[in-house]
Amino acid sequence: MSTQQTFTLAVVGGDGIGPEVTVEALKVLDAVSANYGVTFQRTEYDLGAKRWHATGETLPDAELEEIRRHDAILLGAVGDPTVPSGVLERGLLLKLRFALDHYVNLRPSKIYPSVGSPLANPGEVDFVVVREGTEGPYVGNGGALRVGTPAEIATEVSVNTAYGVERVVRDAFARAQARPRKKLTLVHKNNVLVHAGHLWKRTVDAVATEFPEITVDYLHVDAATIFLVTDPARFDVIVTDNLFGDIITDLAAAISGGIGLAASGNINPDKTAPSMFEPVHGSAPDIAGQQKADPTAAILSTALLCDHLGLTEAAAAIEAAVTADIEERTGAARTTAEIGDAIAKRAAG
Ligand SMILES: NC(=O)C1=CN([C@@H]2O[C@H](COP(=O)(O)OP(=O)(O)OC[C@H]3O[C@@H](n4cnc5c(N)ncnc54)[C@H](O)[C@@H]3O)[C@@H](O)[C@H]2O)C=CC1
Ligand SMILES: CC(C)CC(=O)C(=O)O
Ligand SMILES: [Mg+2]
Repeated sequence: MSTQQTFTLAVVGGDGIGPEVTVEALKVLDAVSANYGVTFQRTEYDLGAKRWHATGETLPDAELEEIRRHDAILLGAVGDPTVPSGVLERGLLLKLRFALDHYVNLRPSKIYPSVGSPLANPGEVDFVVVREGTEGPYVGNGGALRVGTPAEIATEVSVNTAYGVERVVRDAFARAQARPRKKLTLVHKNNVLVHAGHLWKRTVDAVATEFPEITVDYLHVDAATIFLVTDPARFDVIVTDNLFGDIITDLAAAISGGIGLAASGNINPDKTAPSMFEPVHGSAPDIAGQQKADPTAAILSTALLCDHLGLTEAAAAIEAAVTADIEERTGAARTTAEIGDAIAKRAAG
């Protein structure tokens, strides 16, 4: 039992199933933290589609600065069909990731014992994708000319800086070094995207000289999607850019138990701002408000949150509660709250 500790937590439930799964994640976090002498002082932020419709605001700077003063952030999901695509994703979610310098988007994938995979024989799947979180094609560097005409031209230019690539590659090597298999795979498309791709490859090759124990591999992203399905056990740490990382982590989720289990952390490794934890999935408008969402991804995101704050025992307790719950899943439908209650009960011990 550790000594009493208090952390401040900013909570952004967001849109669709975001608030539903966040409630369950907080249930579990509360159940576990009580056992480890930890208190999370929570502040909820009303951000997302409802707020945008009411005020036109996505994330006002004053609220961003308030959020910045917390120890960590828990986010549900952002995006709603009643809001033009991109407004909330860029104006709220990416604004948080960029402003808080979440340059490591950490997305672990493993197949839990007894969980179903669509793959016949997936083998031992336990890898982590280190996705760059602040650069690439997501920075908004582009525009459109002659919109709506047959002569329209749209650009979305990927930005990759030596500084940005090196820091995320270093983080990925350090993570590989701390794992038993000590393997790092760079995923890119340097046979076509020669400017960005060569910067990534040169950076990996240079940093590799400082990590002689790490086996380094390279895959073009298209081939990586093949191996994620045919031989996912070959992966240990994958480092990749913002767009490729976004895409391959949905695939990684699909092969390892489904999107409802995939957790993530938007990490600021330098701790100059709070890190943010969220499920990999989006707001799932097709099932929102129906208690059909699996809250496990949000719950596992709180394990990543605890780990980041140094609460390793609490993180392990959440993981253990989830593993036990998954092992007993029979396939019978449970509501979002029923899953949250069951995991919280186990987590409370
Ligand atoms: N981090 C975020 O906040 C993200 C936001 N989005 C936004 O979410 C909205 C919907 O995007 P989609 O492309 O449909 O992706 P999505 O991840 O929301 O949904 C894809 C499919 O997975 C299912 N699904 C997702 N989470 C689930 C869960 N916990 N349990 C059971 N089923 C689940 C959905 O029902 C849907 O059929 C869009 O506005 C998009 O921009 C998308 C991805 C990430
Ligand atoms: C809406 C996107 C920016 C978020 C996303 O799909 C992701 O981070 O996986
Ligand atoms: Mg995504």
